[in-house]
Amino acid sequence: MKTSAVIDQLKRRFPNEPEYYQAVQEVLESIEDVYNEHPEFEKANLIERLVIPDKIHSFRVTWVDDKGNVQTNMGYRVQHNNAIGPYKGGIRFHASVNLSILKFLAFEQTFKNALTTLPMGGAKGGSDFSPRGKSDAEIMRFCQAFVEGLWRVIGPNMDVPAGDIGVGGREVAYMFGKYKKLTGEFTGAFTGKGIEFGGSLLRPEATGYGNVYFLNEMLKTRNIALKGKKCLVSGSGNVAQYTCEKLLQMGAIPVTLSDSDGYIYDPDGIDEEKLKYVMELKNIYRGRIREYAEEYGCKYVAGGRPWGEKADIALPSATQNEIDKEDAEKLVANGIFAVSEGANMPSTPEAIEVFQKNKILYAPGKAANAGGVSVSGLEMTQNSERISWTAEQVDEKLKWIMRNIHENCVKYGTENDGYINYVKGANIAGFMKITKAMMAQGIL
Ligand SMILES: NC(=O)C1=CN([C@@H]2O[C@H](COP(=O)(O)OP(=O)(O)OC[C@H]3O[C@@H](n4cnc5c(N)ncnc54)[C@H](OP(=O)(O)O)[C@@H]3O)[C@@H](O)[C@H]2O)C=CC1
Ligand SMILES: O=C(O)CCC(=O)C(=O)O
Repeated sequence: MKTSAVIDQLKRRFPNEPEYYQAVQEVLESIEDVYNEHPEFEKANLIERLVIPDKIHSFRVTWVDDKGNVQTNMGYRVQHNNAIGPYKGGIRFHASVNLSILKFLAFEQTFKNALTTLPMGGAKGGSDFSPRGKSDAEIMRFCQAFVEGLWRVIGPNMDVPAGDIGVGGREVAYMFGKYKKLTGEFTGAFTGKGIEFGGSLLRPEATGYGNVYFLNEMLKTRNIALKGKKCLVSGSGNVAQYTCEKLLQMGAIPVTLSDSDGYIYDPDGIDEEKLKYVMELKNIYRGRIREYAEEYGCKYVAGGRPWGEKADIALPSATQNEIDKEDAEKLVANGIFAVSEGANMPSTPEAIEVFQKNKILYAPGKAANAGGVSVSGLEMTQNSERISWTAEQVDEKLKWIMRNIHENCVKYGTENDGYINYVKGANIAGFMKITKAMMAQGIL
């Protein structure tokens, strides 16, 4: 297998899907040597079967806005691979959603889920619907219409969606309600549900908390304490909020947050009280991060990203490709020594090269942000057993899973000079598990 040849072929067969090629290329470059040691993989055409999704569902979503206008959006579910468990992954509602983005996310999810130690395959779905500025009633009608297109291809043993950008507890609840009505069954067909109807404690917190647990494991390899370190966080949604919360609990100092309009820099640190303000602003009033700067009198940079500010650690938690080569160079020049990704694929390949050349502790999203889907997996277990674990029980399991992912990255990613290449480690560890399962199950 030669990565460049596989990518050329994908470009011919599936034109105009740059994010998908980017995600596939990163993985194939990591696994090329290991793969080529196994002629039986090539004989089974494993690579094509691993990179091309099992199934892609697409459907029109028709809904009525508050003015009575009939609107349409596109809905999708990319079911990438179910070799190790039912398809599993979030739903994204954002104007930018297209098949390239969902195929990259579903591919990444397959590897991420393999790292969690839990039996989950990989999938991702979503719509080009933008929740921005929509009323609660419009969100509900959209979610219900979306599930009308989706419900036949999901289920607790088939495919279990959850949240992602633009989809939080409110949207999952509306989708779950509609699914329940259409099927007449109360099953764990979604995760990220409310606590009152089968959700797991700590699922909202899990991605951000898990990322900080992973970061802490990375820091331990260099005997660095998290306490007192200044952190650049991007985004201001679910992942960013709970990343800040855990950083504060562990004595670190988050100094930035952002949204798609710009970023704030608070040199005094975003403390518990200010974080509470952000949570209300974003989760209840659905406001803009600019309002934080107005409230606390700090710097706001319209249209900017926080990567030029001075700090010790960066935790990108907004979206894909939000750190390019120039941003990475600024981060390194400013003395950043660790980057732990809460978002999926937030660093471009050129940015990753800068981090690795400079021996930065760099964790790719598929390892560092796996805490979210891990607690989703724990929610599935609780639903199957019809029990609920305490927050302490879930947190213990989350910590154990993040430590285990870190150990696997060290095992497969440590280079001759001792540098831990977490990209290589995560990709090879995930690949080994999925491949074993695919080979055992025959040609499908
Ligand atoms: N939720 C989860 O459990 C998990 C999420 N992730 C990943 O974490 C990231 C954040 O997700 P989550 O916090 O759940 O989503 P939210 O919708 O809660 O928050 C997303 C945040 O990112 C900002 N953002 C979105 N798109 C862009 C863009 N194109 N440019 C700049 N800022 C943008 C949003 O700003 P605005 O409000 O202006 O749109 C918002 O602040 C995503 O990459 C997601 O895939 C990974 C693992 C699990
Ligand atoms: O909880 C889940 O199923 C999916 C979370 C997610 O979308 C992700 O890990 O990127």
